[in-house]
Amino acid sequence: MPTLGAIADDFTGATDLATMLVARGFRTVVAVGADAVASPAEPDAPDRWADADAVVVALKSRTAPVAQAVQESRRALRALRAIGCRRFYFKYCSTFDSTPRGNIGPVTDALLAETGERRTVVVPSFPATGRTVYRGRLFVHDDLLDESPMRHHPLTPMLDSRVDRLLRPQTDHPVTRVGLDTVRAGADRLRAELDDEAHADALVVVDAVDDEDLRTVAAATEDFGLVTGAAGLAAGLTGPHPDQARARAASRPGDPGVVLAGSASAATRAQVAHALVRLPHRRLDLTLLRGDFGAAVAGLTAFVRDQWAHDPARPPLIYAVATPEDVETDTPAGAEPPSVLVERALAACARELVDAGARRLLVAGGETSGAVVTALRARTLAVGAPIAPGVAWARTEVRPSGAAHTVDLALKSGNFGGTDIFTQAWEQLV
Ligand SMILES: Nc1ncnc2c1ncn2[C@@H]1O[C@H](COP(=O)(O)OP(=O)(O)O)[C@@H](O)[C@H]1O
Ligand SMILES: O=C(O)[C@@H](O)C(=O)COP(=O)(O)O
Repeated sequence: MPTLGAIADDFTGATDLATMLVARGFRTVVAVGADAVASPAEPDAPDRWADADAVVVALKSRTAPVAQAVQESRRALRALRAIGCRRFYFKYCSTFDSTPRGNIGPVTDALLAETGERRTVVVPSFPATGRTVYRGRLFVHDDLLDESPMRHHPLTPMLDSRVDRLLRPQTDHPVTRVGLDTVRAGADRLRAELDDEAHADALVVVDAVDDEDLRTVAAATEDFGLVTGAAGLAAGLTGPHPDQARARAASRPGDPGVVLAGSASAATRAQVAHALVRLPHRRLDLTLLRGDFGAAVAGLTAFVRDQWAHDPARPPLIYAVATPEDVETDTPAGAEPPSVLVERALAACARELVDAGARRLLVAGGETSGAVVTALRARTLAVGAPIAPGVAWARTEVRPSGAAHTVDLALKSGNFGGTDIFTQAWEQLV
């Protein structure tokens, strides 16, 4: 029976957290949306989770309208509670991706109300991927968040690095801070601080610079009904099954594969540049897609199928952005926003390519991953071999157009992974 229930605001975030939980000894399943956990049509749902210690619900709520993000997160929490979860973890991005209206604050407020808790911690730190919080400022490697490439994110440009200042306009709770000195004084000292009246109803931004700090934060909050943060905080949790096996790969070397990159992030652009001289590739042409969407997608998938026939060992790359100039910020009159068009196009490619035989898919970008996984109609994902910090293969059954296929899927956060991940990830599929 699962006791830990997590709600992730995007799909890469869900597999990121699940990968960490698996490594920490939790038998973990990613459920795609609240209905994959428990729907009224499945009264026996709790039994299906008997072998899981943790369930992570993947939502596509990071950039959804506030009311929708709140409603979906609440539903997810209720579904998790219905299958036995008693502790909850709200997973958002390690670069605190959000806008002044939300959704991190409103969702946290709603989950606090739902759990009956008064306060929680806010811990975006994830040192394994270079995200640290010191004196309340979020760093991305050597840069403050607002001086990092996240400044230019197409959907959630991050223009401040003070976590409390980012959060305050988003929440009805007071936002307070606890510094590194208190964390380094140990779990008992930190617990005493968090119990202080000053933080009684607060969202408490806690400094953490390395994994030991995160272990201290996790120890000090073990009786909290709700914690919030990036996947780093899970480094401090310990599950009951340290020697569990990860899911085995569904596909074999040589099975058709494809890389679908909708992310415009700096790391993904470097990965695209690396792959452009090593893999067959096509860039999405937004003008063609706006003209005749079906024909444009058919052209892309025909290209991929030709490449499979020619050299099955080299998974083709379909990508949206190679340079920052490729990002379209304006929406032509009467047309859908470019970001939506790109997500829809990559989702359509994924659907057609799985029908055509793709059994290994590497998807870059959180929103993009949400669109692809939803289009493939996956319900659950089982974490498999790790690829890089925060990125792993997952085995999943998909039904893009009725028939079920088991595929290997890697959902890569825009900013995660080494430069060669599009060519090297396949080697971990064993
Ligand atoms: N050429 C483009 N113009 C505008 N938006 C784009 C373009 N290419 C991709 N996008 C959008 O940028 C967003 C990238 O977000 P996401 O997939 O979450 O990547 P990341 O993980 O880097 O944040 C997606 O909504 C995607 O559709
Ligand atoms: O915490 C993180 O950085 C990731 O798990 C994450 O949320 C990634 O989001 P995207 O960059 O939008 O993929």
